[in-house]
Amino acid sequence: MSSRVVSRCIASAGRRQKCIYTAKRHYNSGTRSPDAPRGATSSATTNYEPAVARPNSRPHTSNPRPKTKSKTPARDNERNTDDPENSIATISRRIEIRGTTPLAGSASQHTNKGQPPLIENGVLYVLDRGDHVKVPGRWVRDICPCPQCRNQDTAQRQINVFQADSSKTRVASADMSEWPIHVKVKFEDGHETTVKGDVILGRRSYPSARAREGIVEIKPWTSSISENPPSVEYETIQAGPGMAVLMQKIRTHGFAFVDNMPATPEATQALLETIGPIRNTHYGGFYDFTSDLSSKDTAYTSEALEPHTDNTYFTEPAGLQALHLLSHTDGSGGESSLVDGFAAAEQLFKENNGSYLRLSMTGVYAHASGNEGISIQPSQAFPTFTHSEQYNKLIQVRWNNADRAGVATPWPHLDRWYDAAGKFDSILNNEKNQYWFQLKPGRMLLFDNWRCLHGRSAFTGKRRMCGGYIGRDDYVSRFRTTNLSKEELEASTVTG
Ligand SMILES: C[N+](C)(C)CCCC[C@H](N)C(=O)O
Ligand SMILES: O=C(O)CCC(=O)C(=O)O
Repeated sequence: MSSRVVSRCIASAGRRQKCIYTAKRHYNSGTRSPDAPRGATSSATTNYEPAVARPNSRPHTSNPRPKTKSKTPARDNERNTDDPENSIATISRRIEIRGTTPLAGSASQHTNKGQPPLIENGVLYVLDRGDHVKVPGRWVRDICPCPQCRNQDTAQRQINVFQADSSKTRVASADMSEWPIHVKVKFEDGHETTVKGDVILGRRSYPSARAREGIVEIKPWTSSISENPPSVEYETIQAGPGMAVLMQKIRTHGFAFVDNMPATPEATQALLETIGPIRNTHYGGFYDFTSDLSSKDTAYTSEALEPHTDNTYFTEPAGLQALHLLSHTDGSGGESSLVDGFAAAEQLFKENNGSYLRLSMTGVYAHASGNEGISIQPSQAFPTFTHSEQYNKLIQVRWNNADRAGVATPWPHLDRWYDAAGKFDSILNNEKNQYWFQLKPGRMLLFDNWRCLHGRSAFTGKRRMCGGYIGRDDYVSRFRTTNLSKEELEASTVTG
Protein backbone atom coordinates (compact mmCIF):
# COMPACT_ATOMS: atom_id res chain seq x y z
CA MET A 1 0.00 0.00 0.00
CA SER A 2 1.69 3.25 -1.10
CA SER A 3 2.36 5.84 1.62
CA ARG A 4 0.11 8.30 -0.29
CA VAL A 5 -2.75 5.84 -0.14
CA VAL A 6 -1.97 5.08 3.48
CA SER A 7 -2.02 8.71 4.50
CA ARG A 8 -5.35 9.05 2.68
CA CYS A 9 -6.58 6.02 4.60
CA ILE A 10 -5.32 7.48 7.86
CA ALA A 11 -6.91 10.81 7.03
CA SER A 12 -10.17 9.18 6.04
CA ALA A 13 -9.91 6.84 9.04
CA GLY A 14 -9.27 9.99 11.06
CA ARG A 15 -12.55 11.34 9.68
CA ARG A 16 -14.00 8.01 10.82
CA GLN A 17 -14.79 7.00 7.26
CA LYS A 18 -14.00 3.53 6.10
CA CYS A 19 -10.74 3.52 4.20
CA ILE A 20 -11.68 3.18 0.54
CA TYR A 21 -8.55 1.21 -0.28
CA THR A 22 -8.98 -2.51 0.31
CA ALA A 23 -5.60 -4.14 0.36
CA LYS A 24 -5.07 -7.80 -0.49
CA ARG A 25 -6.33 -9.99 2.32
CA HIS A 26 -3.39 -11.02 4.42
CA TYR A 27 -5.27 -13.88 5.96
CA ASN A 28 -5.80 -17.19 4.22
CA SER A 29 -9.33 -17.27 2.87
CA GLY A 30 -11.80 -19.29 4.86
CA THR A 31 -10.15 -18.70 8.20
CA ARG A 32 -10.82 -15.79 10.46
CA SER A 33 -8.82 -13.89 12.98
CA PRO A 34 -10.21 -14.59 16.45
CA ASP A 35 -11.78 -11.17 16.56
CA ALA A 36 -13.78 -11.72 13.38
CA PRO A 37 -17.43 -10.81 13.83
CA ARG A 38 -19.22 -13.76 15.41
CA GLY A 39 -22.68 -14.96 14.82
CA ALA A 40 -22.57 -15.87 11.16
CA THR A 41 -24.57 -18.96 10.42
CA SER A 42 -22.61 -22.16 10.41
CA SER A 43 -21.03 -22.68 7.03
CA ALA A 44 -21.68 -26.40 7.28
CA THR A 45 -24.94 -27.53 5.78
CA THR A 46 -27.33 -28.36 8.59
CA ASN A 47 -28.30 -31.98 8.21
CA TYR A 48 -31.74 -32.83 9.56
CA GLU A 49 -31.74 -36.36 8.19
CA PRO A 50 -31.69 -38.77 11.13
CA ALA A 51 -28.39 -40.63 11.37
CA VAL A 52 -29.02 -44.32 10.80
CA ALA A 53 -28.98 -46.02 14.20
CA ARG A 54 -26.02 -48.40 14.12
CA PRO A 55 -26.57 -52.09 14.84
CA ASN A 56 -24.88 -52.42 18.19
CA SER A 57 -22.21 -55.11 18.06
CA ARG A 58 -20.39 -55.79 21.32
CA PRO A 59 -16.89 -57.24 21.30
CA HIS A 60 -16.99 -60.77 22.77
CA THR A 61 -14.75 -61.30 25.77
CA SER A 62 -14.96 -63.52 28.83
CA ASN A 63 -15.63 -60.43 30.93
CA PRO A 64 -18.55 -58.37 29.69
CA ARG A 65 -17.74 -54.89 28.55
CA PRO A 66 -20.21 -52.07 29.25
CA LYS A 67 -23.61 -53.09 27.92
CA THR A 68 -25.01 -50.79 25.24
CA LYS A 69 -28.77 -51.33 25.08
CA SER A 70 -30.36 -51.62 21.62
CA LYS A 71 -31.50 -48.18 20.55
CA THR A 72 -35.00 -47.37 19.33
CA PRO A 73 -34.78 -46.11 15.75
CA ALA A 74 -33.53 -42.54 15.77
CA ARG A 75 -36.42 -40.05 15.51
CA ASP A 76 -36.24 -37.42 12.84
CA ASN A 77 -34.17 -34.60 14.11
CA GLU A 78 -36.58 -32.31 12.26
CA ARG A 79 -36.05 -28.58 12.22
CA ASN A 80 -37.16 -27.41 15.59
CA THR A 81 -39.44 -24.43 15.07
CA ASP A 82 -41.63 -24.50 18.17
CA ASP A 83 -39.21 -22.50 20.24
CA PRO A 84 -37.41 -19.74 18.33
CA GLU A 85 -35.25 -19.20 21.41
CA ASN A 86 -33.70 -22.60 21.23
CA SER A 87 -34.28 -23.58 17.63
CA ILE A 88 -31.39 -25.22 15.81
CA ALA A 89 -31.43 -22.30 13.37
CA THR A 90 -30.91 -19.94 16.30
CA ILE A 91 -28.31 -22.24 17.79
CA SER A 92 -26.32 -22.35 14.55
CA ARG A 93 -26.27 -18.56 14.48
CA ARG A 94 -24.68 -18.61 17.92
CA ILE A 95 -21.95 -21.04 16.99
CA GLU A 96 -19.98 -20.03 13.97
CA ILE A 97 -18.16 -23.16 12.91
CA ARG A 98 -15.83 -22.91 9.99
CA GLY A 99 -15.32 -25.76 7.59
CA THR A 100 -16.05 -29.33 8.52
CA THR A 101 -13.63 -29.82 11.38
CA PRO A 102 -14.74 -27.99 14.52
CA LEU A 103 -11.67 -29.30 16.28
CA ALA A 104 -9.17 -27.45 18.38
CA GLY A 105 -6.01 -26.54 16.60
CA SER A 106 -6.95 -27.17 12.99
CA ALA A 107 -6.46 -23.59 11.93
CA SER A 108 -4.29 -22.20 9.15
CA GLN A 109 -1.12 -20.29 9.81
CA HIS A 110 -1.34 -16.51 9.90
CA THR A 111 1.41 -15.22 7.66
CA ASN A 112 0.84 -11.50 7.47
CA LYS A 113 4.17 -9.74 7.87
CA GLY A 114 2.32 -6.51 7.34
CA GLN A 115 3.84 -3.15 6.59
CA PRO A 116 5.66 -0.86 9.01
CA PRO A 117 3.43 0.84 11.55
CA LEU A 118 2.73 4.52 11.02
CA ILE A 119 2.45 7.31 13.53
CA GLU A 120 0.02 10.18 13.22
CA ASN A 121 -0.82 12.74 15.93
CA GLY A 122 0.74 10.64 18.67
CA VAL A 123 -1.03 7.48 17.60
CA LEU A 124 0.58 4.34 16.14
CA TYR A 125 -1.21 2.57 13.26
CA VAL A 126 -0.52 -0.92 11.90
CA LEU A 127 -1.89 -2.69 8.85
CA ASP A 128 -4.44 -5.30 9.85
CA ARG A 129 -6.53 -7.18 7.24
CA GLY A 130 -5.76 -4.50 4.67
CA ASP A 131 -6.72 -1.50 6.80
CA HIS A 132 -4.60 0.61 9.10
CA VAL A 133 -5.87 0.24 12.63
CA LYS A 134 -5.02 2.29 15.67
CA VAL A 135 -2.65 0.77 18.25
CA PRO A 136 -3.62 2.31 21.59
CA GLY A 137 -0.69 4.00 23.31
CA ARG A 138 -2.05 2.58 26.58
CA TRP A 139 -1.63 -0.94 25.16
CA VAL A 140 1.96 -0.21 24.10
CA ARG A 141 2.83 1.13 27.57
CA ASP A 142 0.78 -1.60 29.26
CA ILE A 143 2.93 -4.32 27.74
CA CYS A 144 6.25 -2.56 28.21
CA PRO A 145 8.67 -5.25 29.52
CA CYS A 146 11.24 -2.86 31.03
CA PRO A 147 12.16 -3.21 34.73
CA GLN A 148 10.24 -0.01 35.57
CA CYS A 149 7.00 -1.30 34.01
CA ARG A 150 7.30 -5.03 34.77
CA ASN A 151 8.73 -6.97 37.68
CA GLN A 152 11.63 -8.87 36.15
CA ASP A 153 11.30 -11.75 38.64
CA THR A 154 7.56 -12.30 38.45
CA ALA A 155 6.73 -10.90 34.99
CA GLN A 156 3.92 -8.95 36.70
CA ARG A 157 2.98 -5.46 35.61
CA GLN A 158 4.12 -2.57 37.80
CA ILE A 159 2.49 0.29 35.92
CA ASN A 160 -1.18 1.28 35.97
CA VAL A 161 -2.03 2.85 32.64
CA PHE A 162 -5.57 3.54 33.80
CA GLN A 163 -4.24 6.07 36.32
CA ALA A 164 -1.26 7.28 34.29
CA ASP A 165 -1.37 10.83 32.87
CA SER A 166 -1.60 10.99 29.08
CA SER A 167 2.10 11.85 28.66
CA LYS A 168 2.86 8.27 29.69
CA THR A 169 0.66 6.75 27.03
CA ARG A 170 0.80 9.18 24.09
CA VAL A 171 3.38 8.09 21.53
CA ALA A 172 5.83 10.91 20.73
CA SER A 173 7.85 9.10 18.07
CA ALA A 174 8.38 5.65 16.62
CA ASP A 175 11.46 4.26 14.91
CA MET A 176 10.32 1.66 12.36
CA SER A 177 13.73 1.23 10.73
CA GLU A 178 14.00 -2.36 11.95
CA TRP A 179 10.40 -3.43 11.32
CA PRO A 180 9.10 -6.16 11.38
CA ILE A 181 11.73 -7.24 13.88
CA HIS A 182 10.53 -4.49 16.19
CA VAL A 183 9.45 -0.88 16.50
CA LYS A 184 11.09 1.48 19.02
CA VAL A 185 8.51 3.74 20.62
CA LYS A 186 9.11 6.91 22.65
CA PHE A 187 6.29 8.31 24.80
CA GLU A 188 5.71 11.99 25.53
CA ASP A 189 7.07 11.48 29.07
CA GLY A 190 10.35 10.35 27.50
CA HIS A 191 9.90 6.67 28.35
CA GLU A 192 11.11 4.34 25.59
CA THR A 193 10.09 0.79 24.80
CA THR A 194 10.69 -1.72 22.01
CA VAL A 195 7.79 -3.79 20.73
CA LYS A 196 8.54 -6.89 18.65
CA GLY A 197 6.79 -7.03 15.27
CA ASP A 198 5.40 -10.48 16.09
CA VAL A 199 3.79 -9.11 19.24
CA ILE A 200 1.88 -6.52 17.22
CA LEU A 201 1.17 -8.56 14.11
CA GLY A 202 0.47 -11.77 16.03
CA ARG A 203 -1.72 -10.22 18.71
CA ARG A 204 -4.95 -11.61 17.25
CA SER A 205 -3.48 -14.39 15.12
CA TYR A 206 -4.19 -18.09 15.33
CA PRO A 207 -0.60 -18.98 16.23
CA SER A 208 -0.76 -16.68 19.25
CA ALA A 209 -4.19 -17.95 20.24
CA ARG A 210 -3.07 -21.54 19.84
CA ALA A 211 0.20 -20.95 21.65
CA ARG A 212 -1.73 -19.32 24.48
CA GLU A 213 -4.12 -22.26 24.71
CA GLY A 214 -1.47 -24.90 24.11
CA ILE A 215 -3.23 -26.09 20.97
CA VAL A 216 -1.43 -28.11 18.31
CA GLU A 217 -2.58 -29.67 15.06
CA ILE A 218 -4.55 -32.51 16.64
CA LYS A 219 -4.74 -35.97 15.09
CA PRO A 220 -8.21 -37.47 15.62
CA TRP A 221 -8.15 -41.29 15.85
CA THR A 222 -10.37 -44.40 15.95
CA SER A 223 -9.71 -48.01 16.99
CA SER A 224 -6.80 -48.28 14.52
CA ILE A 225 -4.68 -46.20 16.90
CA SER A 226 -4.03 -49.61 18.47
CA GLU A 227 -1.52 -50.25 15.67
CA ASN A 228 0.78 -47.53 16.95
CA PRO A 229 -0.38 -45.94 20.19
CA PRO A 230 1.61 -42.86 21.30
CA SER A 231 4.15 -43.63 24.01
CA VAL A 232 7.28 -42.23 25.62
CA GLU A 233 10.03 -44.08 27.46
CA TYR A 234 10.15 -43.31 31.18
CA GLU A 235 13.92 -42.85 31.20
CA THR A 236 13.74 -40.09 28.55
CA ILE A 237 11.30 -38.20 30.74
CA GLN A 238 13.54 -38.50 33.77
CA ALA A 239 16.42 -37.22 31.65
CA GLY A 240 14.40 -34.19 30.55
CA PRO A 241 13.67 -34.12 26.79
CA GLY A 242 11.01 -36.82 27.11
CA MET A 243 8.69 -34.47 28.97
CA ALA A 244 8.35 -32.20 25.93
CA VAL A 245 7.60 -35.24 23.76
CA LEU A 246 5.10 -36.59 26.28
CA MET A 247 3.23 -33.27 26.44
CA GLN A 248 3.28 -32.88 22.65
CA LYS A 249 1.88 -36.39 22.15
CA ILE A 250 -0.90 -35.85 24.67
CA ARG A 251 -1.85 -32.52 23.08
CA THR A 252 -1.78 -34.15 19.61
CA HIS A 253 -3.52 -37.48 20.31
CA GLY A 254 -5.25 -36.84 23.61
CA PHE A 255 -3.29 -39.55 25.40
CA ALA A 256 0.10 -41.28 25.67
CA PHE A 257 1.63 -44.18 27.55
CA VAL A 258 4.73 -43.90 29.70
CA ASP A 259 6.63 -47.14 29.13
CA ASN A 260 9.11 -49.09 31.25
CA MET A 261 8.55 -47.18 34.45
CA PRO A 262 8.78 -48.59 38.00
CA ALA A 263 5.43 -50.19 38.87
CA THR A 264 5.17 -48.35 42.16
CA PRO A 265 2.88 -45.64 43.46
CA GLU A 266 5.92 -43.63 44.49
CA ALA A 267 7.38 -43.46 40.96
CA THR A 268 3.93 -42.74 39.55
CA GLN A 269 3.31 -39.89 41.95
CA ALA A 270 6.79 -38.46 41.42
CA LEU A 271 6.39 -38.41 37.66
CA LEU A 272 2.96 -36.77 37.87
CA GLU A 273 4.40 -34.08 40.11
CA THR A 274 7.00 -33.23 37.43
CA ILE A 275 4.05 -32.38 35.15
CA GLY A 276 2.14 -30.28 37.68
CA PRO A 277 0.53 -30.33 41.12
CA ILE A 278 -1.76 -33.32 41.68
CA ARG A 279 -5.29 -32.08 42.17
CA ASN A 280 -6.93 -32.85 45.47
CA THR A 281 -10.59 -33.91 45.34
CA HIS A 282 -13.07 -35.69 47.60
CA TYR A 283 -11.27 -38.88 46.47
CA GLY A 284 -8.02 -37.48 47.91
CA GLY A 285 -4.96 -36.42 45.90
CA PHE A 286 -2.79 -39.19 44.50
CA TYR A 287 -5.13 -42.15 44.27
CA ASP A 288 -4.32 -45.82 44.85
CA PHE A 289 -7.52 -47.81 44.69
CA THR A 290 -9.14 -51.20 44.25
CA SER A 291 -12.69 -52.55 44.08
CA ASP A 292 -13.53 -52.13 47.76
CA LEU A 293 -16.04 -49.27 47.49
CA SER A 294 -13.77 -47.34 49.83
CA SER A 295 -15.15 -44.37 47.92
CA LYS A 296 -18.80 -44.57 46.89
CA ASP A 297 -18.21 -44.54 43.18
CA THR A 298 -18.41 -47.35 40.60
CA ALA A 299 -14.74 -46.87 39.84
CA TYR A 300 -14.22 -48.54 43.21
CA THR A 301 -16.13 -51.64 42.12
CA SER A 302 -15.36 -54.42 39.62
CA GLU A 303 -18.16 -53.36 37.27
CA ALA A 304 -17.72 -52.39 33.64
CA LEU A 305 -17.59 -48.64 32.98
CA GLU A 306 -18.77 -47.27 29.64
CA PRO A 307 -16.70 -44.55 27.96
CA HIS A 308 -16.83 -41.36 30.05
CA THR A 309 -14.95 -38.27 31.05
CA ASP A 310 -14.30 -37.73 34.73
CA ASN A 311 -15.32 -34.85 36.99
CA THR A 312 -18.33 -33.66 34.98
CA TYR A 313 -19.73 -32.66 38.41
CA PHE A 314 -16.91 -30.10 38.80
CA THR A 315 -17.08 -26.67 37.23
CA GLU A 316 -13.61 -27.43 35.91
CA PRO A 317 -12.98 -31.12 35.21
CA ALA A 318 -9.38 -32.24 35.63
CA GLY A 319 -7.34 -31.68 32.47
CA LEU A 320 -5.09 -34.72 32.79
CA GLN A 321 -5.79 -38.12 34.34
CA ALA A 322 -3.30 -40.88 35.02
CA LEU A 323 -4.06 -44.60 35.39
CA HIS A 324 -1.24 -46.99 36.30
CA LEU A 325 -2.20 -50.64 36.99
CA LEU A 326 -0.03 -51.88 39.82
CA SER A 327 -1.34 -55.43 40.05
CA HIS A 328 -4.21 -57.74 39.12
CA THR A 329 -4.26 -61.13 40.84
CA ASP A 330 -6.67 -64.05 41.07
CA GLY A 331 -8.92 -62.87 38.32
CA SER A 332 -9.26 -61.56 34.76
CA GLY A 333 -10.83 -58.79 32.71
CA GLY A 334 -10.41 -55.15 33.61
CA GLU A 335 -9.37 -54.17 30.09
CA SER A 336 -9.21 -50.41 29.51
CA SER A 337 -10.92 -48.47 26.73
CA LEU A 338 -10.29 -45.04 25.25
CA VAL A 339 -12.37 -43.05 22.77
CA ASP A 340 -11.23 -39.86 21.06
CA GLY A 341 -14.04 -37.52 22.07
CA PHE A 342 -12.92 -34.94 19.49
CA ALA A 343 -13.05 -37.52 16.69
CA ALA A 344 -16.47 -38.67 17.92
CA ALA A 345 -17.69 -35.06 18.04
CA GLU A 346 -16.39 -34.48 14.51
CA GLN A 347 -18.22 -37.59 13.32
CA LEU A 348 -21.46 -36.31 14.86
CA PHE A 349 -20.82 -32.89 13.35
CA LYS A 350 -20.58 -34.43 9.91
CA GLU A 351 -23.37 -36.97 10.29
CA ASN A 352 -25.87 -34.77 12.07
CA ASN A 353 -24.92 -31.15 12.41
CA GLY A 354 -28.18 -30.37 14.18
CA SER A 355 -27.40 -32.85 16.94
CA TYR A 356 -23.87 -31.47 17.27
CA LEU A 357 -25.21 -27.96 17.66
CA ARG A 358 -27.82 -29.07 20.17
CA LEU A 359 -25.18 -30.78 22.30
CA SER A 360 -23.06 -27.63 21.98
CA MET A 361 -25.80 -25.39 23.32
CA THR A 362 -27.66 -27.51 25.89
CA GLY A 363 -26.25 -27.45 29.38
CA VAL A 364 -26.12 -30.66 31.39
CA TYR A 365 -25.66 -30.95 35.14
CA ALA A 366 -23.78 -33.77 36.87
CA HIS A 367 -23.36 -34.94 40.45
CA ALA A 368 -21.05 -36.76 42.84
CA SER A 369 -23.22 -37.90 45.72
CA GLY A 370 -22.16 -41.32 46.95
CA ASN A 371 -19.83 -40.35 49.71
CA GLU A 372 -21.06 -39.31 53.15
CA GLY A 373 -21.31 -35.54 53.40
CA ILE A 374 -20.62 -35.03 49.69
CA SER A 375 -23.12 -33.59 47.17
CA ILE A 376 -21.13 -31.94 44.42
CA GLN A 377 -22.63 -30.27 41.34
CA PRO A 378 -21.01 -27.75 38.95
CA SER A 379 -21.63 -23.97 39.11
CA GLN A 380 -23.86 -24.22 36.05
CA ALA A 381 -25.01 -26.73 33.44
CA PHE A 382 -22.23 -27.18 30.88
CA PRO A 383 -22.81 -28.46 27.33
CA THR A 384 -21.38 -31.72 26.05
CA PHE A 385 -19.24 -29.75 23.59
CA THR A 386 -17.54 -26.52 24.71
CA HIS A 387 -15.95 -24.23 22.13
CA SER A 388 -13.23 -21.65 22.59
CA GLU A 389 -14.86 -18.18 22.59
CA GLN A 390 -11.85 -16.76 20.76
CA TYR A 391 -11.87 -18.92 17.68
CA ASN A 392 -14.88 -21.22 17.93
CA LYS A 393 -12.93 -24.44 18.04
CA LEU A 394 -13.95 -27.44 20.12
CA ILE A 395 -11.90 -27.45 23.30
CA GLN A 396 -13.80 -29.77 25.64
CA VAL A 397 -16.02 -32.82 25.61
CA ARG A 398 -17.99 -33.63 28.77
CA TRP A 399 -19.75 -36.98 28.86
CA ASN A 400 -20.61 -39.21 31.76
CA ASN A 401 -23.85 -41.18 31.56
CA ALA A 402 -23.48 -42.43 35.13
CA ASP A 403 -22.89 -39.07 36.79
CA ARG A 404 -25.25 -37.02 34.61
CA ALA A 405 -27.94 -35.03 36.44
CA GLY A 406 -30.48 -32.53 35.02
CA VAL A 407 -30.56 -31.42 31.39
CA ALA A 408 -31.06 -27.66 31.20
CA THR A 409 -33.59 -27.49 28.38
CA PRO A 410 -37.34 -26.75 28.24
CA TRP A 411 -39.80 -29.66 28.13
CA PRO A 412 -40.52 -29.30 24.39
CA HIS A 413 -36.83 -29.88 23.60
CA LEU A 414 -35.96 -32.58 26.09
CA ASP A 415 -36.83 -35.43 23.75
CA ARG A 416 -34.72 -33.88 21.01
CA TRP A 417 -31.80 -33.60 23.40
CA TYR A 418 -32.14 -37.35 24.06
CA ASP A 419 -32.20 -37.94 20.29
CA ALA A 420 -29.02 -35.93 19.83
CA ALA A 421 -27.31 -37.45 22.87
CA GLY A 422 -28.38 -40.92 21.70
CA LYS A 423 -26.59 -40.32 18.40
CA PHE A 424 -23.43 -39.30 20.22
CA ASP A 425 -23.73 -42.28 22.59
CA SER A 426 -23.95 -44.61 19.58
CA ILE A 427 -20.77 -43.14 18.13
CA LEU A 428 -18.94 -43.49 21.46
CA ASN A 429 -20.06 -47.09 21.91
CA ASN A 430 -19.27 -48.14 18.37
CA GLU A 431 -16.30 -50.43 18.66
CA LYS A 432 -14.81 -48.85 15.52
CA ASN A 433 -14.19 -45.79 17.69
CA GLN A 434 -12.95 -47.63 20.75
CA TYR A 435 -9.33 -48.48 21.51
CA TRP A 436 -9.22 -51.44 23.91
CA PHE A 437 -6.02 -52.50 25.64
CA GLN A 438 -4.85 -54.21 28.79
CA LEU A 439 -2.93 -51.94 31.16
CA LYS A 440 0.13 -53.57 32.66
CA PRO A 441 2.35 -52.67 35.64
CA GLY A 442 5.12 -50.39 34.39
CA ARG A 443 3.03 -48.87 31.61
CA MET A 444 1.16 -45.76 32.79
CA LEU A 445 -1.67 -44.21 30.79
CA LEU A 446 -1.96 -40.42 30.72
CA PHE A 447 -4.93 -38.88 28.93
CA ASP A 448 -6.53 -35.49 28.34
CA ASN A 449 -9.80 -35.65 30.27
CA TRP A 450 -11.17 -32.72 28.26
CA ARG A 451 -10.88 -34.75 25.06
CA CYS A 452 -10.60 -38.48 25.68
CA LEU A 453 -13.23 -40.72 27.21
CA HIS A 454 -12.08 -43.78 29.12
CA GLY A 455 -13.76 -46.93 30.39
CA ARG A 456 -13.07 -50.53 31.34
CA SER A 457 -14.53 -54.00 31.14
CA ALA A 458 -15.73 -55.82 34.25
CA PHE A 459 -13.17 -57.86 36.13
CA THR A 460 -12.73 -60.48 38.80
CA GLY A 461 -9.99 -60.84 41.37
CA LYS A 462 -7.94 -58.12 43.07
CA ARG A 463 -7.01 -55.22 40.83
CA ARG A 464 -4.95 -52.30 42.15
CA MET A 465 -4.80 -49.04 40.21
CA CYS A 466 -3.08 -45.76 41.04
CA GLY A 467 -2.83 -42.33 39.45
CA GLY A 468 -3.88 -38.74 39.83
CA TYR A 469 -5.65 -35.75 38.35
CA ILE A 470 -3.79 -32.64 37.16
CA GLY A 471 -5.54 -29.36 36.33
CA ARG A 472 -5.96 -28.45 32.69
CA ASP A 473 -4.09 -25.15 33.02
CA ASP A 474 -1.23 -26.80 34.91
CA TYR A 475 -0.81 -29.48 32.28
CA VAL A 476 -1.04 -27.04 29.38
CA SER A 477 1.50 -24.84 31.17
CA ARG A 478 3.91 -27.79 31.19
CA PHE A 479 3.22 -28.28 27.47
CA ARG A 480 3.92 -24.61 26.76
CA THR A 481 7.09 -24.38 28.81
CA THR A 482 8.53 -27.54 27.25
CA ASN A 483 7.37 -27.01 23.66
CA LEU A 484 7.27 -23.26 22.96
CA SER A 485 10.23 -20.93 22.47
CA LYS A 486 10.82 -18.03 24.84
CA GLU A 487 9.60 -15.67 22.10
CA GLU A 488 6.43 -17.74 21.49
CA LEU A 489 5.74 -17.84 25.22
CA GLU A 490 6.27 -14.08 25.52
CA ALA A 491 4.13 -13.25 22.47
CA SER A 492 1.29 -15.42 23.79
CA THR A 493 1.26 -14.36 27.42
CA VAL A 494 1.19 -10.73 28.57
CA THR A 495 0.66 -9.12 25.20
CA GLY A 496 -2.52 -10.67 23.80
C1 LIG B 1 -10.47 -43.35 41.13
N1 LIG B 1 -10.65 -42.03 40.59
C2 LIG B 1 -10.39 -41.03 41.69
C3 LIG B 1 -9.81 -41.75 39.51
C4 LIG B 1 -11.98 -41.86 40.00
C5 LIG B 1 -13.09 -41.68 40.94
C6 LIG B 1 -14.41 -41.76 40.24
C7 LIG B 1 -14.59 -40.81 39.11
C8 LIG B 1 -16.02 -40.39 38.82
N2 LIG B 1 -16.92 -41.51 38.56
C9 LIG B 1 -15.95 -39.53 37.62
O1 LIG B 1 -16.31 -40.00 36.54
O2 LIG B 1 -15.50 -38.41 37.74
O1 LIG C 1 -10.40 -48.77 36.81
C1 LIG C 1 -10.21 -48.28 35.69
O2 LIG C 1 -9.60 -48.87 34.80
C2 LIG C 1 -10.74 -46.88 35.39
C3 LIG C 1 -11.62 -46.34 36.48
C4 LIG C 1 -12.13 -45.00 36.06
O3 LIG C 1 -12.87 -44.84 35.13
C5 LIG C 1 -11.65 -43.83 36.79
O4 LIG C 1 -10.89 -44.03 37.73
O5 LIG C 1 -12.03 -42.71 36.41
